[in-house]
Amino acid sequence: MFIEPIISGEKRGWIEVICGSMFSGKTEELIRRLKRARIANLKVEIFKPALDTRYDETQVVSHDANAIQSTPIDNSQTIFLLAQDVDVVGIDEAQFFDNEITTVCETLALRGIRVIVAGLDMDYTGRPFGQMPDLLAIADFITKLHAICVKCGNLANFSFRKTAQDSQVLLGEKETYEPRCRICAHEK
Ligand SMILES: Nc1ncnc2c1ncn2[C@@H]1O[C@H](COP(=O)(O)OP(=O)(O)O)[C@@H](O)[C@H]1O
Ligand SMILES: Cc1cn([C@H]2C[C@H](O)[C@@H](COP(=O)(O)O)O2)c(=O)[nH]c1=O
Ligand SMILES: [Zn+2]
Repeated sequence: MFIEPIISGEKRGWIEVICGSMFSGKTEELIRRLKRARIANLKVEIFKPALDTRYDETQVVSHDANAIQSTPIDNSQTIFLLAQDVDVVGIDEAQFFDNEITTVCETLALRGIRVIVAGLDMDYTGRPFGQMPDLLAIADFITKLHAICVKCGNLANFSFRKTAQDSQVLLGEKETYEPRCRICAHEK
């Protein structure tokens, strides 16, 4: 389990990335860390891409219905406007953000902010998704989570698409995706 580093003296920022397949627990882990930051009386702001309206317009919601209030945004630079005087910034579904999200996270960390980013490391074809590889490269701390393969019960790190659509972005839940291990992801 991730334990928050205790850094005394000068306020220092850093970047944590939580990645993995769908249903691996990324959103639950993001919510857990953000709630603990609030318990520590830190000022927290949470952002998600406006396009992700699956469960709720404004809340970040896990597959198990854990939720936390967030601000949906279209452009990653908006975070600078809305995250002034904060201690912690949380970002969900980072794979959907524009290319500037990496620079935004880097700049926030340099300003002394703790940045916690959750996102899919791979798309349904197993290729790196959006800015996630760049975010992983600059992260101070990385947590890779696994779901359970629905075919064989082993650890799953692939998000298998059950439908024929081939666009990289296709919002969906269990009707469209299922977590699978490497071997089962390469079967039909
Ligand atoms: N095959 C599965 N493997 C693991 N968890 C699953 C699976 N199917 C459903 N879940 C549920 O999904 C929850 C994780 O949801 P969430 O945090 O939203 O994941 P993510 O953000 O990574 O998609 C788990 O706690 C579990 O209740
Ligand atoms: C694999 C894959 C997923 N998506 C979409 C499907 C969901 O709406 C989100 C992932 O949500 P989660 O919190 O990680 O469960 O991303 C996509 O658009 N393209 C893909 O290849
Ligand atoms: Zn499997």
